[in-house]
This record gives sequence, structure tokens and C-alpha cells, in this order.
Amino acid sequence: MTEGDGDPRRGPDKEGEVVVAYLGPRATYSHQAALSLFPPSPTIVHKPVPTIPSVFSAVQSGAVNYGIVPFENSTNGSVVFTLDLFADRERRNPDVVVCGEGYVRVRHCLVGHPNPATTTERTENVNEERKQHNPADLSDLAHITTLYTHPQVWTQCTRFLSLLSSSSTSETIDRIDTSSTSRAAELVAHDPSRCSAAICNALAAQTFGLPILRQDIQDDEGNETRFFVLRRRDAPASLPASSPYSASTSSQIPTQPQTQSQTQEEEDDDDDKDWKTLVSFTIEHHHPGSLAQCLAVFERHAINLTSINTRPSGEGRWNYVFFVECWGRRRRTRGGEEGAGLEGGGKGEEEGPVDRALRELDGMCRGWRWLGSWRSNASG
Ligand SMILES: O=C(O)C(=O)C[C@]1(C(=O)O)C=C[C@@H](O)C=C1
Repeated sequence: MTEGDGDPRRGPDKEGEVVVAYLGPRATYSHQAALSLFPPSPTIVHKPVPTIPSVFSAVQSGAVNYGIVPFENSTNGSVVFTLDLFADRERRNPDVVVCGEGYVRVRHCLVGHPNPATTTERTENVNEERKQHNPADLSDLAHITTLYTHPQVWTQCTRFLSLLSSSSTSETIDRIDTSSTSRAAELVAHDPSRCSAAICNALAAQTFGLPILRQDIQDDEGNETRFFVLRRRDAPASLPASSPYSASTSSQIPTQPQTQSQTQEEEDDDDDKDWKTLVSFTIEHHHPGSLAQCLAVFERHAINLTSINTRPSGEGRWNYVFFVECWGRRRRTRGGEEGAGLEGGGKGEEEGPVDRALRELDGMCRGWRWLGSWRSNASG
């Protein structure tokens, strides 16, 4: 594996090189997603960038081939930073689409400098025993006055954080948001007061030379985050063959014998099963039923929705962009502008249910955007 230098303007230098941007610095959960979706090889460059917006802009500008962004967490839901970048109110990332997904187990640790008042060689053993026998005993963490982590993390660790607050000797423990969990560890490693701690993963603790004070502090043992792989819409639609999740390495979709009662939509659906699509649209808010009519389009084409999200559209108060994720894939992706008439078809690709649904949606909403279709990699 080669590590990039963190400059989002640095693009693919060598022919055949595939550059994958992720939220850095090293060891973030996004980095872990990047490593599992694009396993290290001489042609893969994993490139840390400082923020989630910089992952989008590196993909949009073509500085990198792919970008990895968190989309939702099993404990606390949607990653609003990512949704806002897809909502793209300022039209900064019009060409960014999703082309893959991956899941990462999220096991948080509290990392930081040990409490000098309770840390001698002898007391360390006592502390260890105390932690094992009574996990609620946090008296060795009484020196912590400031916590750093990514904003998505606080509500994944509510139980531990309330225990920590109630056993703290300081009046309040300040919580400071950071751009990523590894950045939190980096800040704590350089904190001369040694009274701060970060919530991050075990690899980040090791990377920044910090002891792990508590392990597995997330509320849910099975805590997991789903990440998207981004590409430019004019780049190849699939992940490189080296990715374990590329279409060429996934099991082929079995061809089902057509039964007499199978409709055209059901037949198309078989071809596109295992694929997911993300679409955003805006509606006329003052028309009763306009959202229901847009959603009914998917039902008419027998398309199962898997999630719905909203974000403020930025066009007046209480107006929203709706995000619909559904099973199936868009087959026709070339040509004109989204939401202002329909696009031309990809060569040799017949329309499928998603194409037909988008055609209908076009006449029903104010504006819409296809945000990508990809082969699902659901963790079950
Ligand atoms: O900060 C990181 O390590 C990230 O990769 C970001 C992120 C997120 O934004 O959801 C990813 C997974 C966890 O849910 C917490 C933080």
C-alpha cells in the first residue's frame, strides 16, 4: 500500500494507478473501509484528506479516482454531513455518484494519558483488576476534563459517557468535535495538559502512541457504519477488479427461468436484484400529496425502498431535499441534465424499472438527481 500526502489536489500520477481518498488522518474508520474496499496493492494509493467535503471535492475535480464516505451508522442513523454534500445546495459536486458500499464494525475506545494520581507500577495492576471486576468504576479516569471525537460518535457511546460524567470530579467534561476520530487521537497525543481523552478505534490509539483507557465503549456491541464509494459519473461505473466488491468478482446473478405469471417489471427486477440506487428530489411543498405522489411512482414500478432521508433544501424555511434509496439500478446513465428532461440511454442497455420510475418522477417533482447505482454489499 502507498499512502498519499494528504493534498487533495494530488491525483493519479502514474498510469494504472488508482487513487482512493478517505477521511484522514490514518487509522480512521473511513481508512479501514478504504482498505477493505480497495485492498492494498502496488497500483492502489490510499490518500487521506482532512474532511468529508474534501473527499467529495477530490472526486469532483478528478484529483482522485474514488472517495470513501460514511453514510449511516447502525446506532445513530444517517451521517448528515454526507447527506448535505449529496444535497449539494451550492452545486459544488454535480458529478459525484455512488458506485459501491462497504460495512465496518465500529468499536470505540477511550484513549488518552493515564491518570498520574493513580498510575504507578503497583496501582496499574490494581486499576486493571478494578476495571475487570467493576466496569462501572471509572475512578482512574477522574483526571479527564476534555473529550475529543467526531460528532457522529457521541450518541454511539451515550451509556459510557453518562457514567464518565457522573464519576468525574470536574464539574463538566468539555466535548470538542473533531473532523475525524483519528484527528481526535492526534490532538490528545499533543495535548501538554494530559487531561484530555479521545474516542477513536484501537488502531488510532496505536498510530498516535496513546494507551487505551477503556475498550468497547459503544452502546451497541454490533455497532456498524455503512460507507459509500464515490466516483465521477463519467468514470468507469464499476470498482476495479481487485476490489472484493467489484461486479466482476461478485457472484453472478443467476438467470431465473421465467414463469408464465412473471411481468416485464419482475423479469427486469431479477436482472437488477442485488443492486441499489440513490435518488434525491425536491417537491412543491404547498401541493398536498406531492410527496406521496412521488413515492407512489416507485410502488407502481414494483421498486422496494430501503431508506428515506431528508435535509433542508436551502430554498426557504421548511423545504426539504428527499433522498430515496431503493433496490434496482439505473441502466441508462448518459446524456442531458438531471431533472430537466430525461437522459439519453447507455449503449445497448435496455430500460429497467428504475429508468422507467425516474422517467415518471421527472414529471412529478420539482427537480431530481440520480446519485448512483451500485451492487449491494449488505452485511445481513
Ligand atoms: O472519524 C472517523 O473515523 C470516520 O471515519 C468518520 C465516522 C462517521 O462520520 O460516521 C465513521 C464511522 C464512525 O461512525 C464514526 C465516525
